[in-house]
Amino acid sequence: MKYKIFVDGQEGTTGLKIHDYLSKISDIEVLHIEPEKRKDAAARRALLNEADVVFLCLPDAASKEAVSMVSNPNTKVIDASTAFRTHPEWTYGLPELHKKQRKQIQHSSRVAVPGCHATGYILAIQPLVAEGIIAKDYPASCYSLTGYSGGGKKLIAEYENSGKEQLSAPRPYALHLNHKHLPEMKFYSGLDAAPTFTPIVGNYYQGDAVTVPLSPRMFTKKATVKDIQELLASHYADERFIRVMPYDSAANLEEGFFNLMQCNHTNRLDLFVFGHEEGISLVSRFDNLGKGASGAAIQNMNLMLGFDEGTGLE
Ligand SMILES: NC(=O)C1=CN([C@@H]2O[C@H](COP(=O)(O)OP(=O)(O)OC[C@H]3O[C@@H](n4cnc5c(N)ncnc54)[C@H](OP(=O)(O)O)[C@@H]3O)[C@@H](O)[C@H]2O)C=CC1
Ligand SMILES: CC(=O)N[C@@H](CCC(=O)OP(=O)(O)O)C(=O)O
Repeated sequence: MKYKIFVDGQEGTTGLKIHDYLSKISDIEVLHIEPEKRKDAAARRALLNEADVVFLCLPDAASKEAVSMVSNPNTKVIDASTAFRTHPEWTYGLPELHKKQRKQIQHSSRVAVPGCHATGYILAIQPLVAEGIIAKDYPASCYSLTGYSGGGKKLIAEYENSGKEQLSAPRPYALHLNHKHLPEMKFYSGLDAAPTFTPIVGNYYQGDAVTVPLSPRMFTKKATVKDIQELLASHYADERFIRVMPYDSAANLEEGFFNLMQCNHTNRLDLFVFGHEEGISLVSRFDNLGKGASGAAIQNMNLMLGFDEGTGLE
């Protein structure tokens, strides 16, 4: 029997990318909605309940509506929106979060895919909190450089068609410290508070680099920059989609510059540790449409259906 898969939001940015991945996977049947019926509640309801797995690639309100339409107890839901990421009845779809998370995803029928910035932040800082190097009341900060595809169809159209001169320069946003990823960043980092977080969108399609600056003098356990790299390398040693880069390798930079596009078109996240005894920068590099969204969604489907975790992703 082939598993039936339906993507609600099939013509959006994450929906299209999920379809690309699905096209590489056998043993599944992809259900399609007629384009003119893609917002028709009855047509969506029928497919949402026919499918074994549903991907929701919709704005938050439409995701909530879709979930309320699912009455088939066998339908598993993977939601890409922000709607359920800290909901107690949903599982956070970050298998690398800690030892129990992968199993929880395997047995869950409601999985929320993490936000892109949150993925980079949590995977960098959480192991250091868990090891007691950073205390729970550490005043963390973070910034993220992202491509404009992270903003979906509307932002893509603005960047590609509006001709506005100011779009050629990087643009910080969410400066009122109200970004929609803050609740999940707080909840899954292990820290008591969300970081002071500034995302910055650039004039390029895809690629993300999340930087977390750390002050070693505020660590609760003494650790050098090399200790931090070794801790992260050993923490993620068995993770096929996370690569902790060697400390101080010339290959980490290209003529002194960081290339944040190196993970594009992959589901990989590369984690770097830069710095010295006075300051450390953790940098997570990934594709906002890969490990930051659609790749992560497929990784979760693979776990939920008992497929090899890398099916369609490598
Ligand atoms: N882009 C990214 O990198 C990431 C996005 N996300 C999240 O994934 C979700 C989808 O984002 P993204 O793909 O970027 O967004 P897009 O705007 O590119 O696509 C959203 C799609 O949903 C459709 N849609 C809107 N309302 C409804 C409805 N009521 N019924 C059916 N379809 C509807 C839209 O239709 P129409 O074509 O008519 O506009 C559009 O095709 C969002 O919640 C976003 O926050 C998560 C991680 C990363
Ligand atoms: C450039 C841009 O606007 N990016 C989006 C992040 C996209 C993403 O990860 O996530 P969601 O699932 O939370 O939409 C933003 O910062 O809101």
